[in-house]
Amino acid sequence: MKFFLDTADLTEIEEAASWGALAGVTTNPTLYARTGGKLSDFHNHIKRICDIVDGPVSAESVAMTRDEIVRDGRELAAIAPNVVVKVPTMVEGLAATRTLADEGIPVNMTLCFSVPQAILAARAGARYISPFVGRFDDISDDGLDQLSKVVAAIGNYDYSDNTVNHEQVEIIAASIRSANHVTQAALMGADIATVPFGVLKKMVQHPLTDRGLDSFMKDWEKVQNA
Ligand SMILES: O=P(O)(O)OC[C@H]1O[C@](O)(CO)[C@@H](O)[C@@H]1O
Repeated sequence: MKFFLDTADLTEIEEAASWGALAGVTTNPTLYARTGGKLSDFHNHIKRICDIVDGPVSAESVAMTRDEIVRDGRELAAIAPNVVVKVPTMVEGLAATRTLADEGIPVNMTLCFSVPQAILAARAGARYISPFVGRFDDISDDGLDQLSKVVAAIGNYDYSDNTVNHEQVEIIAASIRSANHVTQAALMGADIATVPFGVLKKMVQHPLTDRGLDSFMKDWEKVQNA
């Protein structure tokens, strides 16, 4: 499994990248708004992220028609070679994804909540598909169960005949709220988990690691004083 950081915060991205395990970043309009950034600085901001991260950086189109999404997508893709255009899973989004994929521009289809949506995204040439986990939990449904269905259904077939460079479509477990979401996503075979920085920090922690470290340090002190 690969990890993407789900944020537009440059400090968090720099910190997570320095840990050596980061494979990419996903942003969305909400995450960019949270940085306090202006519309006029959006492309520069994505460029800064692309300079920090050696891997795919998803930047979302907020357009609603296929022509506008394609225009947006082309502009976003021109920012840096590692930009992936994020497109919502809807009719206009599917049509735009087909055009962008045919032009060699990788697309991450987002706001995916069902197996049929995921299959259509894969057929339209999406390079990544982002089924949401936490937002199902928010409405008292089981997000992990929904994710497992998408992972299984997409894994049953080969979609590489219609993706950019014939690369395999990858499933990004999105809307991740806990380290357990990551564990379960990895067990079911999701390719990538995109996690907020708070979850990434929790992933590295374990009380037994802390306790073990503490006793090693105390014993090492005894060695030094012997
Ligand atoms: O439900 P949340 O925590 O807002 O997460 C939304 C998800 O949508 C995305 O835009 C999907 O790629 C991710 O950035 C994020 O994981």
